[in-house]
Amino acid sequence: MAYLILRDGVVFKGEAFGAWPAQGVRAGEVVFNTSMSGYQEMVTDLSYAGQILVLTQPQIGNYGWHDEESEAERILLRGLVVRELCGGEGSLHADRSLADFCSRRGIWGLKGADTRALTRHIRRYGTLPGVLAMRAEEGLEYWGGNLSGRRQSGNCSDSGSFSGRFEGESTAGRHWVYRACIREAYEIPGPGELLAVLDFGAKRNILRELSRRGFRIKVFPAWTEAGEILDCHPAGLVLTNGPGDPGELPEIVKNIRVLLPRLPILGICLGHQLLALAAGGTTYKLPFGHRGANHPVQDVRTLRTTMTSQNHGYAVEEGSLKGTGFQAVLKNLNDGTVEGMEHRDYPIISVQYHPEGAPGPEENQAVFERFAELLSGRGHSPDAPLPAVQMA
Ligand SMILES: NC(=O)CC[C@H](N)C(=O)O
Repeated sequence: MAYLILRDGVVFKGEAFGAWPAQGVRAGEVVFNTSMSGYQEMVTDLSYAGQILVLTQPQIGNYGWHDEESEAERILLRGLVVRELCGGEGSLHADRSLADFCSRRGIWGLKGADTRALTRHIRRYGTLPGVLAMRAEEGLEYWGGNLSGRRQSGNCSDSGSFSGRFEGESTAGRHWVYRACIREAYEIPGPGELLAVLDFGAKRNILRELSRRGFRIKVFPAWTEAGEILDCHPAGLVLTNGPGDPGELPEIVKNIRVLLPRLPILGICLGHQLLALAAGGTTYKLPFGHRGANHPVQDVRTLRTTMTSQNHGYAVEEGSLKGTGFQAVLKNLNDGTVEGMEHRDYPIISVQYHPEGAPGPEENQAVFERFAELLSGRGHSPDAPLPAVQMA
């Protein structure tokens, strides 16, 4: 037996798979994803750094593991909770099984857990931290021993320390982004114009989508200064997805603020949130996030709706965009939250969802097409004045 003990004292039991040590506990923010497929892409998506991921699809592992389909090399997921773990024997071309990958790469897995009850619990009370442990008592001890009467109700405010920062750390600069991103800049050759990508823990599929359109790409670590990026004279900039709370990245926000008036920009997920912050807007934590592959998003101008792949726990506060030059042009039809922005004066667009999401839906490729159009319509303008934005 192995256990997931939520911070409110609720215990879920199952069996261990993957890379458990003989003893000890491992903590993370517990989140759920409702996608029917794509477990490999989720396990390797660095936006889940520091989190324990619960998959609602009841059979996981059935098509095996295909090494070249991972979204990143580094693995920062804390744990994986599934109902039924399947071996993937039926997949002829698989390189290995999901369980094998978890064992090799340090992921603590829990199988046979009641993922439906767990998901309903998170939906009801909000995202909260939990620990994986072989002995339930060890987990309860981690949360301070006697937990009776400590059950929380719908309050997720103090789970932020697990999503934004390294476990046990609270100093600035120890944000998960700095662990998730690449260490040194590198280039991906291509016949077309140069694009700069600021990497916060990028999914490979974002780079693939850009490469597919012919761009030459230079990928920079999250801490790269604006001047270094501008010195390369890129035609545009892409801000990637990444883990944690966007509100805990003031240095990066300051840097993006310098780049705002100077380059065409595409922001994806964390990149979108950081653009809003750089322009003077605010972000907030959602009760239990959006993680799944069928989130309906509507363009408020055309009323056109598409299905999108999503993985985020924070969102841009729509009211805070007043006076920033950004307009919320896309909305989530489930809860009305901001799903995309466009800037009034600058060639900048952003989406909260994943247009590159693989496995699909594939109907949001227009985001990349629109960005390519913006690049051809307006180029690099290094001498543009700084915008008059009010910083919070
Ligand atoms: N996929 C992402 O980029 C996630 C962004 C951010 N970490 C959030 O949870 O909202």
